Parts: sequence; structure tokens; C-alpha cells
Amino acid sequence: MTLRLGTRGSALALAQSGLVAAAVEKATGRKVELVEIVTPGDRSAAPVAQLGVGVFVSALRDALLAKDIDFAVHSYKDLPTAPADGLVIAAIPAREDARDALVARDNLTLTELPSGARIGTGAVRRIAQINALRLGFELVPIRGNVDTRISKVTSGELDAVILARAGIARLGRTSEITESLDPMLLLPAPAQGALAVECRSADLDLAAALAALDHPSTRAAVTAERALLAALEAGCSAPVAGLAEVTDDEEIYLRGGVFSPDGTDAIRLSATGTLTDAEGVGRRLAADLLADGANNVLGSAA
Ligand SMILES: NCc1[nH]cc(CCC(=O)O)c1CC(=O)O
Repeated sequence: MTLRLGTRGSALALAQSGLVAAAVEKATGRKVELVEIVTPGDRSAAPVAQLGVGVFVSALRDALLAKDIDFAVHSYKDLPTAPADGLVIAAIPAREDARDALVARDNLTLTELPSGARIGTGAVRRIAQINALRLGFELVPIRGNVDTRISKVTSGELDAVILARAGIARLGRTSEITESLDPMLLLPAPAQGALAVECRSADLDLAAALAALDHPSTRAAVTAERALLAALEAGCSAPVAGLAEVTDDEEIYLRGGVFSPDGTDAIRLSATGTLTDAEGVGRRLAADLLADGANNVLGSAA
């Protein structure tokens, strides 16, 4: 029987779902049909911070629970940290490059942009870290799909925009990136670049089949980053960053940061641990950040 994959209609969502659909067809031998779901986040032009965590996700989850679709693909970083009743993340496929990317005019890199340059980004996490560089940039709030954002540079409205590299890559547009930003300068959002393949927990056979797409070291990295985020009780729009890397000797190296939006205050720390203790690594790093005053830094963001 054909599997119904629920997806948002944006170019990025369709690209991500298309990649997963092909992998599922290959792994299961079953046909996958895309079912487009319109979310309130697609209908509104308000800033994501105002729309709230999970605005792109809840419509897909409702469709899963209503059995209108069999599985869904989410950008993992858009998922709320609370688990969804009756649903399971059956697979976390191999992650794309997690870094943020700069798309600037005239092929410029971040440090080549002049003081006063107008850089578009809506995320407080990015705004805070760019402000902390004290390069005199003007951060301009933007939202919209990848194409809309990049077109603001092409049109000359902005000098540059900052986006997740993964989204640009999945759309086949990496040639437009002028710099992939070092996590030392701009630490990505927890789970950035990773996908979540979700189905009903009761669909044991489907969950087992989808597990063929799971990438264990990506799952460990994402688990550590999300445990960090959850323990800091922050949503996806909060200025919390986290990036876990799995080393050759199967150790997790997790970096985390919390920032005040104006960039005046920041705490950055790291933690390590074994692959099987991914959640513990995230929780320990959160405890260390909180002990250093993370709540005060984040509190001044409210
Ligand atoms: N918050 C929106 C969002 N959710 C996932 C991605 C990109 C792809 C990814 O991180 O997997 C983006 C766009 C962006 O941050 O530039």
C-alpha cells in the first residue's frame, strides 16, 4: 500500500520530503505519495517569535493523529522540545552541514562587509552572536522562505542575509553561499541541519521500516543538543545555541551558548561524554550554563 508523507508546501519542505520519500521507497519497496498540508505558519507573515514554537509542526502532527497521513518530515530544529503524545521520531537521517551561512553581495565574507552593512536575519540567536562581534552591522529582521531571503541581497535591499546552510544545500543553491560561518563565531541552533521522520507510535511496522533511515551518530548529536535546549527550558526562537560533534573515538563534544539579544552578555561552555550518554551530556552542559548564570542572560532577553 502507498505511504502518505505529509509535507508543507514550501520549496524547502518539498525538497526535504522528496529526499526522504526516495530513501523510504528504496528501504521499504513501498510507494510514497506526498500530501501537502498548509500550516498556520505558512498563512501568516508575522515574525516566528510571535507565532510561537511549533507553529509549522502542529498541523502536520494533527494530520498524523487524524490518520490523514502516515508519516511526516520536519526540520528538527522547528520541533518543540516536549515529546508529542502518540507519535515517535522513527528516524533521524544523516545530518547536513549544521553551520549557518552568509549570502552576501559581491561575494563578500562577514569580516569583509563594511561597518554599517545591513544584514538580514530574524533569529535572536544569530542577532545576538553577530552583535557580539562588534563589527558595526545593522541587523534587519526578515522572515520568509529561502528564496525570498536571498532575493533581498540580489535586489540590493540588504548587503547580506544569514541562513541555515542546510536549507540552502537541500535546495541545491550552495554556490550562492559566500561564507559558511565557523561555529566559533556563530554557534548554530540545536538540531540545525537535521531532519525528524515522525509517525504514529502505534504503527510499529512503519516505525521499524522508517528506522532504516536512522543515522546513529546524528541521533546522538541531536539528542545531546536537544537535551541542552530542553534543560534550559527555551524554545526554538530563544537565543540558545548548541552543536554536538561525534569524534572518531565515538565521543560526543557538545558546545553550547546562551546570549542576550544585544550581544553584550554571553556564556559559552562545552561538555563531552560517550555516545550512549548523549542526553546526560546535554543535561550536564545545561547545568553548567545555569550555574554560570544562564538564566540571567536569557532573562534579560525577555
Ligand atoms: N527556523 C526556520 C528553519 N527551520 C529549518 C531551517 C533550515 C534547515 C535546517 O536547519 O534543517 C530554517 C531556515 C533557516 O534557519 O535558515
